[in-house]
Amino acid sequence: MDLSSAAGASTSYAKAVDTYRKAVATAATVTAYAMLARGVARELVPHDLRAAVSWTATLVRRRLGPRPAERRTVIIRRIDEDGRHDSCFADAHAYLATKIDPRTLSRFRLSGVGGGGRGRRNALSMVPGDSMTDVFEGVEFRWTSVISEGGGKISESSLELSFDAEHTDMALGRYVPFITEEVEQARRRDCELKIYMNEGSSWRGIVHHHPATFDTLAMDPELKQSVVADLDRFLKRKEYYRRIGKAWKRGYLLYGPPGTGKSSLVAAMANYLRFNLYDLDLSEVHSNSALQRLLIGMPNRSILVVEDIDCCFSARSREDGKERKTPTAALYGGGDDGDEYYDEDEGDWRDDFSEKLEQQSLTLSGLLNFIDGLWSTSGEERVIVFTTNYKDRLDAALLRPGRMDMHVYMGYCGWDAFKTLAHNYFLIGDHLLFPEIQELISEVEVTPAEVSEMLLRSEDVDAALGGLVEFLVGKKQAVCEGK
Ligand SMILES: Nc1ncnc2c1ncn2[C@@H]1O[C@H](COP(=O)(O)OP(=O)(O)OP(=O)(O)O)[C@@H](O)[C@H]1O
Repeated sequence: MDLSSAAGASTSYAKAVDTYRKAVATAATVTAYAMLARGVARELVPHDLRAAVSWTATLVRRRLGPRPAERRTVIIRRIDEDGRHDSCFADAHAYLATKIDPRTLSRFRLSGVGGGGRGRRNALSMVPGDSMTDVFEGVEFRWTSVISEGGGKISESSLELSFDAEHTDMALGRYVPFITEEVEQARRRDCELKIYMNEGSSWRGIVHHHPATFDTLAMDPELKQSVVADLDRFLKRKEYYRRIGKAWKRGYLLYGPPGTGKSSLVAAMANYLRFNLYDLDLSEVHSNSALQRLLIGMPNRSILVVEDIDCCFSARSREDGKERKTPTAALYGGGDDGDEYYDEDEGDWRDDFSEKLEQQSLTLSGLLNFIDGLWSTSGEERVIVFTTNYKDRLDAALLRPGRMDMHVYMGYCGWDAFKTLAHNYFLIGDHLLFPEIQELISEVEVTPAEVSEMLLRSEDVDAALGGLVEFLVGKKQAVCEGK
């Protein structure tokens, strides 16, 4: 041990003890004086004078110190004046259920909401008399659950929302609408989607449980991303569409060979947007007026789908012309003995009767005009999807710029698309056979539907991928042999 440093340490220790002793003595003296002064003041200064001094001090403190902020309170009643359930209350109640932190409240209510079946779930809410704080854009909003005796025996429950007066505009202009939107979105997420099909001039709906999502969809990643971004932009642009005076709707043309996922993409869009699907079978629609009735019967936030649009009009007209020729010919003044001629464009024999029938019946221009005209102004947030296997067969009117906002090519299975499918079916990101499959997929045209079918054949990943390799090799050989 170093003695000189030990001696130094003991000297500084003695100094510190001395300083401490002095400080304690000084503090004791000051406290004693303060108590003495207080006692003397109490004895000598009259009570009224002391009260006046204390009142003046409080006043000065209030004037000079930070003032407590002025508050505003909004009362939201469960039942309105007409005895109806108030939707603001329902929204606020549902919103607060998502905000309650059971760790911060000593008691809370637990109740079942959403009726029976799949929609039923449990929700937390405040017990009357309790409060909680929610923070929105950095501002605190205080919620209190209140129950009060109404005029009669029935007690009234309400929620009180209080905040600093300076945030009144924000509370009413942004916070309350934000709550409504949040709750609306949650309801949409929870509710079951439906797919409607046309029967005569009305729609019949069934629950739609298609599992396709953008995550499970096998397609070029960049294209997928651009479709999702387009849908997001569309959803956010209500004000924009209003400002530029355009109907709030968006059209997509999906084209590509059979089995490349056009229907799956439609289902993924419906699941993503939480919009119901309206699958329009044009072979069931016999006139423009019936079509108009159907389209007008579609609510907002829905997707209109017309599959194989290339087949709908020309083929239908020809079939109708043949089928109805004899029984209805008289009605139109035509008949079996009408002048027939060969139409090069249609590639079929036609007569005056078929021309007249087309004028009366459903036409592509009728559909397009109605979609762009009256229909588009009678609703909002609607998506129209046309699908086709043969884009080159489509009427020029449909391909005109501005008609369908986005043309999406659903092509043969590429490497990224294959990896999505492999992950969907086997939750794998790699495998010994992947390099071979990658090479084969770049050489042959195989649809995602074909790949899916091969992967479904076995639950054993090695067997399924082995089967796919065989299938791809077989396809390659067939191509080489010119089959
Ligand atoms: N891109 C894809 N991603 C995921 N699965 C797909 C894809 N394409 C096809 N499939 C699978 O193949 C089945 C048939 O595909 P889908 O009906 O979506 O193709 P399509 O292009 O609409 O065909 P069609 O033109 O014959 O109507 C789907 O149910 C799905 O299992």
